[in-house]
Amino acid sequence: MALFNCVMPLLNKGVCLSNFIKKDEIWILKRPVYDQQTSFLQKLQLNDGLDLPPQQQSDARKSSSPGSVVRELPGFHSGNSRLQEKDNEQRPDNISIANNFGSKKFPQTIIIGVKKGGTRALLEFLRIHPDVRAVGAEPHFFDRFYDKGLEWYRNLMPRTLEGQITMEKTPSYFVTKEAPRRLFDLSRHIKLIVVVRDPVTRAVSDYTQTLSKQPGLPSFQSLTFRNSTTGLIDTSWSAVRIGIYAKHLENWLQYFPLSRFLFVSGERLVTDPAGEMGRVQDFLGLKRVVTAKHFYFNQTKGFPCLKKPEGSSRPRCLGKSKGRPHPQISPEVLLRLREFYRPFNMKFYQMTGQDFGWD
Ligand SMILES: Nc1ncnc2c1ncn2[C@@H]1O[C@H](COP(=O)(O)OS(=O)(=O)O)[C@@H](OP(=O)(O)O)[C@H]1O
Repeated sequence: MALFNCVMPLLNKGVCLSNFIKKDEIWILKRPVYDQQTSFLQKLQLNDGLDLPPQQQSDARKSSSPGSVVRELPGFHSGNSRLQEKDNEQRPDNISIANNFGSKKFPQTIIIGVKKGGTRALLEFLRIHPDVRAVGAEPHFFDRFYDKGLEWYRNLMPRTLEGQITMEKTPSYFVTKEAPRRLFDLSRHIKLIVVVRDPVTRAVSDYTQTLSKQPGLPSFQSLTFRNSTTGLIDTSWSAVRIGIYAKHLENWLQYFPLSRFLFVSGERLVTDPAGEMGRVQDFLGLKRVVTAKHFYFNQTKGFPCLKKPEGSSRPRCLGKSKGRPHPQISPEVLLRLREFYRPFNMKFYQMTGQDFGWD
C-alpha cells in the first residue's frame, strides 16, 4: 500500500507499478525511469541499512508489506514531505528527455563503505557536480544480487555523456568477502571510496538504526560483550565487526593497490564538508565545483546541509534517518570498546598513511 501511495502522485508522469518487480516479497525498481540525480523513485533505497542476520532479514521481508522497502527518501529533504512530493510532481519534463542522451556504463567509482560512515552525505554532495551521475538507491550488486549478472547491474546505472563519471554507493561492499574479487573482475582500474568514522560511534550509530526498526532489541551493552564478566567483546556482532577496518582493508588490498582508494573522514565530512569534498573531487579528477559556497550548517539538524541551489525553492538537509540521536551508552562500555579498537585503528592508520584521530 505504501508503495502504491508513493507511486500514485507520479502516475501522470508515466511511472507505474510495472516498473517494479517483486522478488522475495520485496519490490524492486526494474530500471531507472527518470534522471538519476533527481528522481523520487530512484531514491528508494533497497533494504538500506537493514542490518539483520540473514534469517531475520528474510523474516522481516516476509512480515513486511511490499511497500515497506520505501523506508525513506535517502536524499535530501526540506523537512516537509508534502513539499517533497510536490517538488517531484513538478519536475520539468525535459529531465526525462535529457535522460535519453548518453549511455549506461559501469561505475568508474564506487563508495564501498562503511555503513553509517556518512556515505549518503558524500554521495548527495557529489551529485551536485555536473560531471557526476549516480544511482540513488543502493544496488547491492556485489553482495546480494551478483547472480543477476552484469547487464542487470549496468542497466541500473544512469546514462552518462562523455567525461561524466558513473557512480553508486553500497556501504556493505567493504565488509563483503567476495566483493573485492568481483569488483576486480569488472575493472581493475575502478576508484574506491571508503568513508570511515570512529568505529565506536559507528557501532552506536549502527545499533541506533537497528533499534529504530526493532524496538525490543537487547541493550547495546549486552550485545557488545560475549561475556560481561570477562569483558570479552563479541566480534561476531556486525555492529562491532564492521569497525575492524584494518581487517576488511586487508581483504581489498589483495586485489587493489592503495592508490586506488580514497579514505574520507566521516568526522571531517561533518565539520568541514567543503574540505573533504575538495579531496574527493581531486581524487576523481574532477574540477572543484562543489565548494564551501554550497554548504551551510543547519543548527536544528546539527549537520551541514546544502544551500538552496539556483532555481530551487528550498535548502536541503539529509532525511530523518541520518543524524539520529544516539541512546546513552555507559562510559565504561564505550571505553572498553575504544580499547578493543585501538590496535586495529593503529594498524588502519599505518595501512592508509592517515591518522583519523579516533584515539
Ligand atoms: N550532512 C549530514 N547530514 C546528516 N548526517 C550526516 C551528514 N554528514 C554525515 N552524516 C552522518 O551520516 C551517518 C549515516 O551514515 P550513512 O549515510 O553512511 O548510513 S547508511 O550506511 O547509508 O545507513 C549519520 O549517522 P547518525 O548520526 O548516527 O545517524 C550522520 O552522522
